[in-house]
Amino acid sequence: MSHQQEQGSSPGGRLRELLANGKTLICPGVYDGFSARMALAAGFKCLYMTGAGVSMSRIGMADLGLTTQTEMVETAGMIANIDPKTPLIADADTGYGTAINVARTVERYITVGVAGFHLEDQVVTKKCGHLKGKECVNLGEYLSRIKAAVEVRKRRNSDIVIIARTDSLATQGFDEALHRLKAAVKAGADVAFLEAIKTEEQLETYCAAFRGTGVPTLFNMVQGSTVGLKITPKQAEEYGLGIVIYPGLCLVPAYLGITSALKSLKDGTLEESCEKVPPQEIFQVCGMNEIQELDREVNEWVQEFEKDNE
Ligand SMILES: C[C@](O)(C(=O)O)[C@H](CC(=O)O)C(=O)O
Repeated sequence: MSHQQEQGSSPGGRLRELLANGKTLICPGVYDGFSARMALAAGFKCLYMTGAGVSMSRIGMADLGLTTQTEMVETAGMIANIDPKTPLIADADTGYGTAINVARTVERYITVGVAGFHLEDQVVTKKCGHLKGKECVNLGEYLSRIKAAVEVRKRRNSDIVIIARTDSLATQGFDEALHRLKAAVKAGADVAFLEAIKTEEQLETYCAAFRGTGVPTLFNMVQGSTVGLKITPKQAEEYGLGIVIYPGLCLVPAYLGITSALKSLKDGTLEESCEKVPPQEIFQVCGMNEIQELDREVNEWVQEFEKDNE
């Protein structure tokens, strides 16, 4: 009997198809299996794995460059494979070292089924792009990271989407940031990501610089940011942005909801809203029916087999 492989394009190919349709791709930030399951249940076509979220949920630490390549790859692989048809864009931070570390990160992201990732020019001891006091590497070092990613993609015959992020707007100014993104595209990056845009004028100049070039632009919508510009999904469409990521979309409600439930219990009461959700409901969001169905089928098959071979 032949083993039938799942048909369809690669994760990178599916992301490329979504980008080619010209509409802004809206990607909610997820950081663990549960938030990813909820985003999939809500019907999103593409997910974004926020490094800040992984840092906080997986190691309980702020977004200060503390997560390791291993932790990021494991989390990305788990999320990407919950529903392999839905592409995952994963944060790759600085690539976790020099060009050769970047190469290994990209190789591992390809292996675990990540569709696209962003790579930035902050120093390895990086921090969230919306915090003060960032530092960036020089252009040459940044390009060595991008080029390493491009080389691995080529050698692995992969179509993973490489998103070049620059944080240099905060350190070297707007012109240098745009210059870096253009250089990264020349090195082979597919998408431009200008981090922590402050004004509508900057956003328009950034979008105009890539309009008509076939290079989609990414906007990072950090809700609650005290640094960055905020835009609506409708505005994103009008600017012609290729991708908008929402890193805090699940994190902040989790923070607020959990903190509130904890406070209630501390005060000796129970939050009423928790009564509205039976355990079955959240288990179903997390694949309970499918896995039980598989279990049933396996058991039926074994029973049939045993009967036939008595
Ligand atoms: C996009 C980002 O890299 C992330 O980890 O999601 C962060 C978001 C955040 O910290 O809120 C960023 O540096 O902007």
